[in-house]
Amino acid sequence: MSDTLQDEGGTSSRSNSLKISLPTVLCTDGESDIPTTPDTFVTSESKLSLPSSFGTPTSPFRISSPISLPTSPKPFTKDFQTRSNMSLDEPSQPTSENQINSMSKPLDTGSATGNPRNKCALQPGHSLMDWIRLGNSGKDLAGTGGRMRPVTPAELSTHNTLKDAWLAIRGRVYNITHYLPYHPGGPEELMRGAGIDATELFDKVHPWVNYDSLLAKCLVGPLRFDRPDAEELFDITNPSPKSDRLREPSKAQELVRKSMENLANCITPVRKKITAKSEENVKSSPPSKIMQSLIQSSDLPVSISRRAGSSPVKSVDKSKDSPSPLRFDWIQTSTKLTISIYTSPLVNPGGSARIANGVLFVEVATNGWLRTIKLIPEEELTEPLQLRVFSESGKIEVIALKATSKVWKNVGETTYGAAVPISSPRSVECRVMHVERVSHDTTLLALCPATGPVIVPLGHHVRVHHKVDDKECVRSYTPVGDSWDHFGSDLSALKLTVKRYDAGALSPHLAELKAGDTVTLSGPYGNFQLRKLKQVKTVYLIAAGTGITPMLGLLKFMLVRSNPRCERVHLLFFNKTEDDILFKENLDEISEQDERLNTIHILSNPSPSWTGVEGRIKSEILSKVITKDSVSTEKQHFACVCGPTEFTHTAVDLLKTLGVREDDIHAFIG
Ligand code: HEM
Repeated sequence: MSDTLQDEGGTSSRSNSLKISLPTVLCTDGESDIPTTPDTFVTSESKLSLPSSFGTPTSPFRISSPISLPTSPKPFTKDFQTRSNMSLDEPSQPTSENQINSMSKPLDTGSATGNPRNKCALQPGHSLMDWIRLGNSGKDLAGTGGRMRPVTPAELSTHNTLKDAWLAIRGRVYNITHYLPYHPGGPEELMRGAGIDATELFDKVHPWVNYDSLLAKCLVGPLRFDRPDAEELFDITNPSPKSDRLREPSKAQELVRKSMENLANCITPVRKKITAKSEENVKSSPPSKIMQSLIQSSDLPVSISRRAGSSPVKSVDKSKDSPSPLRFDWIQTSTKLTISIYTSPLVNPGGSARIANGVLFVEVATNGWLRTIKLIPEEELTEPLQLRVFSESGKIEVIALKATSKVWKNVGETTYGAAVPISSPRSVECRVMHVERVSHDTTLLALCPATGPVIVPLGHHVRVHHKVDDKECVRSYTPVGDSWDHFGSDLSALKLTVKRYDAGALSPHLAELKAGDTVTLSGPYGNFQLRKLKQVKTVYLIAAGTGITPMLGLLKFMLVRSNPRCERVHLLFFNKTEDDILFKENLDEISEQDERLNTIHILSNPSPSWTGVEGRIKSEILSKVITKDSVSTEKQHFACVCGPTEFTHTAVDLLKTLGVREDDIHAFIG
């Protein structure tokens, strides 16, 4: 949220106490009210990717597969049975029907790899490079929020539509939904494998294709072939005589048998489980020669990610509230090292990463505790580092560049520091990297912390400090994630939305900042608890003016989360005029692509041509989406409010009148 909320004529608000008292103002310019007591928490900004394709890759080039072919290519035969339950005529997603039509035309030129078979013309922006770029964009291609989980054949079989397609190869289940328009053989061909164990089909067509690298980011988890659902195996609902059922293996039994065969034939190298010799050291087995040459010949991620180690319990304070041990694993390409650190689901971690004297330090903050992981890498790592958090699973990912392009045998030596309570927020000097206008009076600043990337937990904010006439001015801002601007994805920047108030002491200065200038930030602050959304399926986001900023991260989180899947996000966005609506294009685009987002713009002073809702916050407007009935039927709901103080008070009172419990409301104040 930005953070100076005067549009609706009030003073700004932030914090979630429902009893709102005006906090001490460190610098009075009418911009915002800043509470003086900092919360004990460290940093973060959720970088969840949108379901919509902001920043869709646009490269028109089609690059031939990097995959090595056998010297004598196999002839292609279309001798597989077509799956009758496959619905290619289903309503399409961003990529779908029209693309399928245009993509399924075979090219006369034959395969770029020398294979006599026909490939399909891919849409511009769907080359191999575009696919790799999408994989590196941070988008959750597996749709699992960054966490792997086992999948039963029964569950697999339900993911068989263009909008939601999974397939299994050699005991691993991949979400291929996003890959469909990138598949050189066309989406229809790929859909033949959707919902099933497609190993045999895949091997018949192109056994040489390096699917596990191409789909590394789409991995959902192992196919749990050893524990099929009893109903599936014995088809309880099928009234056929028992003897028949015994003779004819059911579809699920067939799936299980195939999966076991495939697993036995699995060519993916099995690696030893890594056990740390001492509590500090984490070593791993080297990649095979084949794997090494594969990694070196391309910059595709390789499937050598593994559980590398976990923080020893003994180094952690064992008091009642101390955090559970951290676990981490790693994956490499020839140029990059990615370290994944696992906290707990919905713990909403913050953190930071930096390289000092060749050592990589990662700080992880959860529930008032700070833990540091120190990695002395096997070889030199260089900046810039990238850091992102998957809020649903609590996974933190650090991406570092290798100084020399090479495959490492081990990750290096890892040490876990003891958990220490966080006593105060940190300050950090930041360089302005980009400045972008987002409305007539509002600017978006991309700030790069000097020490390395920082993550502010979802729903938390930072403060900008600046001296004006020797008086320190402080203002609060909630960073917005990527994809709300045109800077492109930058996982090392904090992006703040600054509204200019001409009579303000700080905002005119911030609005004048240029690339290369510096500002001091402190944080993080806030008491938003993500775990309150654990079972929530419907959220009401009520924002005024720059109060939209905390809502942006939340709405992305809700739309991306998978367990439980969110059913509805209602965003009621109050502004004065059409020109004041921030991020309107982005919000419209998301609403268009994801019907679960219902955005209602409400203007208090619209132009005569405005056909939308008019007015200020009142019961009649809120009851467009929230009624006593809906609140009692949609039990798993939650409401968030952010705007000027008066607006926030009114919204909270109205919500309560409409039957929303105080426990199910969070007001951002501060
Ligand atoms: C299991 C169902 C699948 C079917 C029926 C299928 C079918 C096809 C067909 C007909 C082609 C075009 C013929 C050609 O190679 O020139 C093709 C090409 C290709 N497919 Fe698939 N495919 C499937 C799964 C996959 C998967 C899971 C991947 C991996 C991500 C994949 C990656 C590719 C690649 C990279 C090519 C180009 C190969 C080359 O350069 O020769 N396919 N596929």
